[in-house]
Parts: sequence; structure tokens; C-alpha cells
Amino acid sequence: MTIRFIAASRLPTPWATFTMHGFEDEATGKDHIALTLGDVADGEPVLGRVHSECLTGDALFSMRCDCGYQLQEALKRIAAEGRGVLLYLRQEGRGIGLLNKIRAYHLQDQGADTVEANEQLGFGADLRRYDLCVPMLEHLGIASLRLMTNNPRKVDALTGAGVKVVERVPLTTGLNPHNEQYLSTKAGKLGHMMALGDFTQASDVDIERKG
Ligand SMILES: Nc1nc2c(ncn2[C@@H]2O[C@H](COP(=O)(O)OP(=O)(O)OP(=O)(O)O)[C@@H](O)[C@H]2O)c(=O)[nH]1
Ligand SMILES: [Zn+2]
Repeated sequence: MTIRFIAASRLPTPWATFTMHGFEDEATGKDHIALTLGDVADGEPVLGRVHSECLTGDALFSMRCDCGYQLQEALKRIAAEGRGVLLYLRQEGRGIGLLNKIRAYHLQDQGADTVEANEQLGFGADLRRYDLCVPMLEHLGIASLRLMTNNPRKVDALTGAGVKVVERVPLTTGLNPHNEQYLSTKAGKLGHMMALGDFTQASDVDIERKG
């Protein structure tokens, strides 16, 4: 695996002006992004989010999942602290790709849950990798993370790859009638550390995404 830094620029958002760092994954041809705010290379733990691509949730306002809400909430929290990092990894659909995710959604429309749908298509439940985070964080000079996630496997995978995670920060937001079943399956079958009662309702966090 070779991750190569390509270029950095300003990225103004409604919450803060981040610095956007672009990386190329030479083995897969995928490009990945890091957004940083403040001095993240001072050796102190950095508030961070490792976010896997979800085109439907992140860009198309899908309410089937919680991805878009988590992305927005993570950026807001980083902005509120004035310091942090978001790694945006191009591993769509837990690694099966966008078109297979649409196939999986079709099966879910027929009654399968998110894990069963992957399995019916011949994929494991979660094919993502996190080892590429190591060179990205090294490039940014980030020594350790306070990681915003509900996914213990992500914490384990990052730790196993050599990333120091000093704290897990829950990120339970975006519950709505369209993703309630999906979130229950994530908690029940994928081990996510969350209960539906922990969640902020989608309508509370973003009035433009109504349930
Ligand atoms: N295959 C598949 N992928 C999905 C589905 N819904 C969301 N995704 C993908 O799942 C990934 C996000 O994973 P999640 O399990 O929601 O969250 P996580 O990143 O593991 O955990 P958190 O850090 O707590 O958000 C993104 O790549 C989405 O595209 C689905 O029904 N099927
Ligand atoms: Zn999603």
C-alpha cells in the first residue's frame, strides 16, 4: 500500500474553513481526503472522524442511513473545538462500491437487513480497510485521536493498524423513520455501541432533512 500526498488547499464550509489534503492510493487508484482545522501536529490528541464514503447519505441527502448526519455533526464538532481532523475514505458501501450498494438496497427493499443483503450478494458484512489512515495521519503529524465513532471494529482496526486512539467519542445523530431498522441492525449484528435512545432525531439536527 502506497499513499501519496498530492496537494492541499483551503476548504470553506458553513462551519469553518478547513484545510483539505488530497492523497492518492497508488494500489487502488482511489483518492482520499483529509480535512484539518487548527494545529493538529502539536502532539496533543486530536478530535477526529474516520468517515467512509456514502455518496447517497453524504451528497444526496439519503435518510436510509446516518452517514450524512454524522459527517455534518463531526465537522460541526471539530469547528466548535477549533481543531480536529476528518479522514474521508473512498470505500463506498462498506467497501462493496456504489453499484453493489444499490443492489444491496434493492434487496433491503424486499425485506433483507443490511448484513443479509451483503451476504446474498456474496460479500462479507464489512470489507473496509483502515491501514491507509496510518500514512495519512503521519503526513499530517497527528500523534493520536479522540475518535468520533460508534463502531468498536473501527477502533480495533485502527489500533491494530498502528493508530493511537486515546478515546472513543459517541456520534449518535440522524435517527429518523427511514433508518431506524438499519441502525438497530448495526447495533445488533455489527456491534455498534449505541441504543436508539441515545440518538438525536434527524429533525433536531438539520431542519432541512425532514423525517
Ligand atoms: N453495503 C452497504 N453499505 C452501507 C449500507 N448503508 C450504509 N453503507 C455504507 O456504510 C459505510 C458507513 O458505515 P457505518 O456502519 O454506517 O458506520 P461506521 O463508519 O462503521 O461507524 P460509525 O463510525 O459509528 O459511523 C459507508 O461506506 C456507507 O456507504 C448498506 O445498507 N449496505
Ligand atoms: Zn450511508
